[in-house]
Amino acid sequence: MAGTARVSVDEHRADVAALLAPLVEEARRRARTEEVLLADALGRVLAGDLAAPVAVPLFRNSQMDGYAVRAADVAGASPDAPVRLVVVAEIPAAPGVPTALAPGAAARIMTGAPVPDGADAVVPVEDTGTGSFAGTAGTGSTGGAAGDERARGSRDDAPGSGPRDVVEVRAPRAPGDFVREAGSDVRPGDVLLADGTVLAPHHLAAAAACGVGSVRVVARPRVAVLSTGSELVGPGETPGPGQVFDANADALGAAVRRAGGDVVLTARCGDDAARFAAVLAEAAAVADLVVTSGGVSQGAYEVVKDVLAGSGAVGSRVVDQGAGQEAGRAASPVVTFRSVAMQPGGPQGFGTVHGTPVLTFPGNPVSAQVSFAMFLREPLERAAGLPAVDRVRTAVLAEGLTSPAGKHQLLRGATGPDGTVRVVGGAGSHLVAAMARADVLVDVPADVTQWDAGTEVEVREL
Ligand SMILES: Nc1nc2c(c(=O)[nH]1)N[C@H]1C(S)=C(S)[C@@H](COP(=O)(O)OP(=O)(O)OC[C@H]3O[C@@H](n4cnc5c(N)ncnc54)[C@H](O)[C@@H]3O)O[C@H]1N2
Ligand code: MOO
Repeated sequence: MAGTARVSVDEHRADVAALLAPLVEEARRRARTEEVLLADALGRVLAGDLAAPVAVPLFRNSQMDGYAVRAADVAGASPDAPVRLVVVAEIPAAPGVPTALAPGAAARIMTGAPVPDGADAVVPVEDTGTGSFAGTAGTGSTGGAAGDERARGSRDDAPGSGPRDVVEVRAPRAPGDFVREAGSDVRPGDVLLADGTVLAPHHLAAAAACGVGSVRVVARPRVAVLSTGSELVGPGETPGPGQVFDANADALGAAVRRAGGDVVLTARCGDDAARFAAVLAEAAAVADLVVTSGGVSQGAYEVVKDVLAGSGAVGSRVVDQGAGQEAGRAASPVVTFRSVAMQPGGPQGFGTVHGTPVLTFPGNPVSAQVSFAMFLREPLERAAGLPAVDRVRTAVLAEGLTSPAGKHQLLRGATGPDGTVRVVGGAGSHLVAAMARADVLVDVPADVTQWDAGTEVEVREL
């Protein structure tokens, strides 16, 4: 962008962060929240502590398949001196309330089934005469009194078994053994999930176990993604002569969603100024942030620049930073176009349209993705209430590289099995297939012209 001042990556990053600061603050204050079904809550940010509405476990239940007993009855049990108890009931994990257990009795019980009043321990079936329930299963109803026909103690022909309806307990048990007390995991009113939790499957399991069907989460920032360029057709369509597939709309949308945003509008706007202005106005009305790609360099059809420069209709004016930086700080709606000292992703614009923040990324697909990774990913995550993630780390180069003097490059790099990184593809910002093989951006400062293999470099995870 001839005649336009160059700003550093850090300066542009700070300006974008300042632009999005109100959205970040809104998320921090939990100003916009929504209730979502548990089934839709994965990855969402919990707004406010979630208190357990009930105890977990809900009721006292068995940790093992075995026999509910009174510990005192089996205190002296051993393989040589088994204790024989009358099996009075069979208690499956099924609806119902079991009958209280009398002294000297046992109830066959399954994992998760309610432990009857009177019982205070469970003897795993492995510690009884039969060693297993195989071939001894009753009809499986809850409760039952002494002598219940369904309560079968053991097979007659099993080695070491006693008569029907009697179990031989071969190991002592203490009170509480293999009994899961109600509320031993969480008590009603306790904080089950803390404010700000990014809901993962195991959080959803805890909520579901408490019977919670929906949760209040931070509302996602609404983002509109607009591709410009009359040469674009959608993936899946048939390109005519001179047309190319739109590699930005879906990919930037995906980047937005991965950063916690909600893509509320996606459009291919062509190069017609009136059409773009209309879509932009609609986007600004429905979104918290508008991201455009293309139309910002020095061509004859730079629709984004043209519209944001020329039209009061979209409530914006353009400031070329080379022409006067002060104007760029004015309070009125303004879009600043500038050149950021990096490649790809040099031509950038930021400002507001009808009060809605707008970022204008360059159209080359690699440039658009690198722009998102460098400037928007983290602020958008903050605006979604997500925790800060530092994606910058060091890595060792697998191969040497050269870089033009005076160019701050963000080359695409692929991490090998040994952890070293090699550059994939060249510097060209159209090399979208090469970018698909990359997992990091390799940061090559402007003063670097050559790095040897083995050099420790800074990389940013994609
Ligand atoms: N004379 C100059 N020419 C260019 C400069 C410059 O400073 N002076 N800057 C170059 C750089 S760097 C970039 S990056 C691009 C930025 O161009 P725009 O943002 O204006 O984008 P377009 O001109 O619309 O397109 C550029 C290129 O990318 C393709 N493109 C655009 N959108 C998409 C899309 N959604 N999917 C796939 N491909 C897309 C487009 O067809 C062009 O090939 O300008 C350089 N030129
Ligand atoms: O800055 Mo452009 O994004 O080189 O490729």
